[in-house]
Amino acid sequence: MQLLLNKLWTCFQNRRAILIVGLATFFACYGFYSSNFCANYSNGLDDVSKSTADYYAGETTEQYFSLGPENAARVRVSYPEPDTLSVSNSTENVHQTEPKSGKKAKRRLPQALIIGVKKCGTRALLEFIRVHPDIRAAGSEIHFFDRFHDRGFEWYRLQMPPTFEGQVTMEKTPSYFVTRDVPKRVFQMNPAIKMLIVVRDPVERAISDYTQASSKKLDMKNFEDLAFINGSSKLVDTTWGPVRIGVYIRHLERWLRHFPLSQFLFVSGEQLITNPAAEMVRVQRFLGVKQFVSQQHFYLNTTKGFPCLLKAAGSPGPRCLGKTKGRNHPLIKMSVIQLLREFFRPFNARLYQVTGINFGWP
Ligand SMILES: Nc1ncnc2c1ncn2[C@@H]1O[C@H](COP(=O)(O)OS(=O)(=O)O)[C@@H](OP(=O)(O)O)[C@H]1O
Repeated sequence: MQLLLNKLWTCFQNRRAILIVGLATFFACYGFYSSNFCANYSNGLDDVSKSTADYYAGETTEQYFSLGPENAARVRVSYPEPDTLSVSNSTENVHQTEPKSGKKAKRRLPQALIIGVKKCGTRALLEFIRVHPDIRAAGSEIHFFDRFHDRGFEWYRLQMPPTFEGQVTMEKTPSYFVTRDVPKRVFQMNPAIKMLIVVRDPVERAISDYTQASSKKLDMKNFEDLAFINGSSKLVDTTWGPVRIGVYIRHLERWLRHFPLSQFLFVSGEQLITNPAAEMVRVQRFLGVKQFVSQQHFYLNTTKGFPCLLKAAGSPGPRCLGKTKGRNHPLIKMSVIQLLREFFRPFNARLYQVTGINFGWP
């Protein structure tokens, strides 16, 4: 009996030891696994939330999105209505995109840039393309190549949102197009970079530029006093920013000394308003990403008179660009407009010739 009891006790002790070892092993493995998992997961989240913050922070003085198209009158033209169409819910928002490979997101130098042109629709283009799950873009204008070049590429890289492998990193700073040293600096960073240039009737662009400037400076002279040398003369002041920027071909020629034409995509600012989906087909093809942003992402806000997004990156619902985009322009005398048209015509013709695109400006 004593012997039997001893055997039972030994057996119980062995089993207990096995149980303890088993439990200890289980908890050790679980702890190791979960701590690694949590670390990876929270790194991912940090990156994503940082990038979402980037999207809102650091933007210039302009608020470029406004909520509230819900109450706007809407018409059906070629745009869908927000409440009758839903956007595919697959990888709708790039901020939610998960790494397919399980790899972590990291910040990379941009592979594509929107280099201009100021007041031609660059913000609209950026906001439309960043709906794409394979595109990530810095929300604010970074001004690396024109203002902060001395901070170095590492600084520039850190301004970019984190991306997973296969996603395209983008940035838009419209002043790049007209700043002398920028083409060679961009070339030094990446000779194979893709560049998008939004262009618009240069007369409209000049008025838009003037409208923005006069909204910041109340005692600004009249448009015609600034557009012509000595005010009333018929001599166009080509040194005045709103005119100078619109001589697109001059700026483009500087870029073409460093890059072949095939590395640029010219986006029509007019088309971006009247048929954004068609322009986005061209943009996505040029960037080498799948066709994702389409007609169903847009609706026309008739109050604003511009297309808005049914769902923008980082936003739960429909969004239009802010009130600094699509402003009312001052009335400019027809004679002034005619003179400017005549001035720009030969430069526009040369641009059509070089790019092979007739933008149809009057
Ligand atoms: N969807 C949509 N909503 C609002 N505005 C739109 C849109 N698409 C293009 N545009 C035109 O964009 C013009 C502003 O151009 P940019 O974004 O390049 O301006 S900026 O250089 O960044 O200041 C802006 O110029 P203004 O009309 O003079 O304000 C618009 O005509």
